[in-house]
Amino acid sequence: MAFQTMEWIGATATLRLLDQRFLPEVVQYRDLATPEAVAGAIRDMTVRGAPAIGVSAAFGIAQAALLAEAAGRPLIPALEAADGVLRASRPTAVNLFWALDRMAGLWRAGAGAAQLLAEAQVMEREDIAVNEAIAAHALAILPQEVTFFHHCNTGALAAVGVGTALGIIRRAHEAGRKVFAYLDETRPRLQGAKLSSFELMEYGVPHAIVVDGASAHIMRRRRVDMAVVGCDRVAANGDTANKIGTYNLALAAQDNGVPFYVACPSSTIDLATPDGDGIEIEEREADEVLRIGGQRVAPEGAPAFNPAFDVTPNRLIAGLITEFGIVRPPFDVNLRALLAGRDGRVVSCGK
Ligand SMILES: CSC[C@H]1O[C@H](OP(=O)(O)O)[C@H](O)[C@@H]1O
Repeated sequence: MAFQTMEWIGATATLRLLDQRFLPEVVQYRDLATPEAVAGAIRDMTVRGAPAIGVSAAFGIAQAALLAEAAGRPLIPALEAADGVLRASRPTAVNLFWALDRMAGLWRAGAGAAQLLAEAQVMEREDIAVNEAIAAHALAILPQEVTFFHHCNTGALAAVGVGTALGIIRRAHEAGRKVFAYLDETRPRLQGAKLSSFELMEYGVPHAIVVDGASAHIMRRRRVDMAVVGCDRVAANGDTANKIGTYNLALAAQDNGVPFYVACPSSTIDLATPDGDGIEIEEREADEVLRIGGQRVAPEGAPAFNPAFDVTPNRLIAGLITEFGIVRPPFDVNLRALLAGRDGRVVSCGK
């Protein structure tokens, strides 16, 4: 059963999103007609994953312009309102702000709806190329037989293309490597158990779901060649924000001599944030911790604290796998060198 994370429906100027909140049991879509609805879908995690969030927001901006033009209303106030509501949807994934800044650069310069829609579609295509380039750079360092440890969901459900870290795992399998992946479940939203396994089942990639607390034991007792995760924001020194539990996994990997890699589209690199202490960590509703599948698992009235991300210090990271190549320490120097003069241009994935 094929699935598509997002699709622009030109006839109705709606953004069709796969509603990831009900996977894997139910594959259902939502057609969103306004930037406010797109912002709500980002906030409630209908769509999630740093790259997918950014592209969705770009389409939300295009929608604002289309609606204003159709109603004969001035563009700038409508776009400023849409930009504001989208920026407020989630705080940690820098791709959201990177995408909105890129769109704002156009509409503040007078771009109309057609140009804004075209730019959102360019970003959609770029993500596909970026994902393939990340996988290609990773493949160059992978052995013929490779066992991965993966956290959260970073595949096609988190992006427009094949995804980042899970895209590496998928493409390695499809390239003929003998691949096995341990997927931790990733409490509380279970992106690993629900979404990454859904994807790897679809692609036929051998894997096993494990509880979050099993990572150190597995890396100590069983073969794991590489831990690979996604990212939501990489600070200028290489400290990386990703789904809560990533830092724990990185510590377990270090303790067991397992190299820890971050699949990192350049749109996720935030040179304006010097280090991980400057990254805002989203705190979500306590109910996400207190309930599983709507069933309360904690005592009535019990409190919970639900940070949705954590920051992995750069000292635990072997490399950042970007579309331009693998960045190694010292990250502060090498990240700036990687981006110098590129102004975010995406590498082509052409033959
Ligand atoms: C392609 S990286 C996606 C990144 O986003 C996830 O967070 P969420 O599911 O809350 O959007 C997680 O941090 C992944 O690594």
